Amino acid sequence: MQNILSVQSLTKKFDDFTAVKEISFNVEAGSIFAFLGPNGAGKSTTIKMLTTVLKPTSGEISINGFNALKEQDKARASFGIVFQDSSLDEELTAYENIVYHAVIYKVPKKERDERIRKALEIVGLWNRREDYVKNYSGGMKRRLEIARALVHYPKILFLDEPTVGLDPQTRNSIWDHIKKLNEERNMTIFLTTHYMEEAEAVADQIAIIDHGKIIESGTVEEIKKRTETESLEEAFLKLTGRDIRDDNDSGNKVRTIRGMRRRRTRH
Ligand SMILES: Nc1ncnc2c1ncn2[C@@H]1O[C@H](COP(=O)(O)OP(=O)(O)OP(=O)(O)O)[C@@H](O)[C@H]1O
Repeated sequence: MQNILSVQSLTKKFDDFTAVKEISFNVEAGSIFAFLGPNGAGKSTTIKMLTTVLKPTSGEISINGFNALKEQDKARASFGIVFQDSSLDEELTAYENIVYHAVIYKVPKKERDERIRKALEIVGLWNRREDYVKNYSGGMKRRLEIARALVHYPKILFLDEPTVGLDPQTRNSIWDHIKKLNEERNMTIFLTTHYMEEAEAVADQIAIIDHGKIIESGTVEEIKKRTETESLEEAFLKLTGRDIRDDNDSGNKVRTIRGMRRRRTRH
């Protein structure tokens, strides 16, 4: 199988701190690749480098055959991105939000309507195209962001925590749409998530990152076999010494304690 994304010795330093350390991996065209790791492991820094938002300190990235560091425009035309934080305009309709994106990506005017219709149909929002985004639910907004990322016909879609903050039923619906995109359009998907059971259910290949390094990669079966565990969650725990959910919880606790301290000092 052909690799649509190839990463070699990718490193990012922030002053003396190395957030991503010489990571290398390949993503096959048409596959779903999940990038997993605890908070602060380096997932967002990596996805920002892959999508040309952040300049690597060293290393190579090839996307759809283009050097992402030297042929940025061509590399950018090859992918769509959905970041964690919504960047939709709430005061516009769903349709208007996508038109805006299509113009930025120079989608030919005569093709625009047809492409927007197809993108909205695949996420089940065509009938709601005239609604204002401010009236959309969280799940609908995420689906709209996915549709928007498709309108310039990318070969690969980057999704940073696509289901974070959504209820379980809505998360399932988002995964259904992602799987449909992958199966029906042969779209390559690169995603980060901390929902282990969801990664286990959808991903063809997995890479686990901790402290900026890839500590394990392969199919779910390969990882379970090598770590002698029964689930990805168990494998993750064994490899990192941490439960990904505990990690998030402890993050919340730290924030709460800090918030209390701040309140106390004010008095
Ligand atoms: N601009 C920056 N300057 C300094 N340090 C940074 C910067 N961006 C990220 N870091 C640090 O790099 C490390 C990796 O951060 P990153 O956001 O990539 O982690 P992550 O795996 O995406 O975590 P999360 O799930 O919390 O988003 C963290 O220790 C973070 O504090």
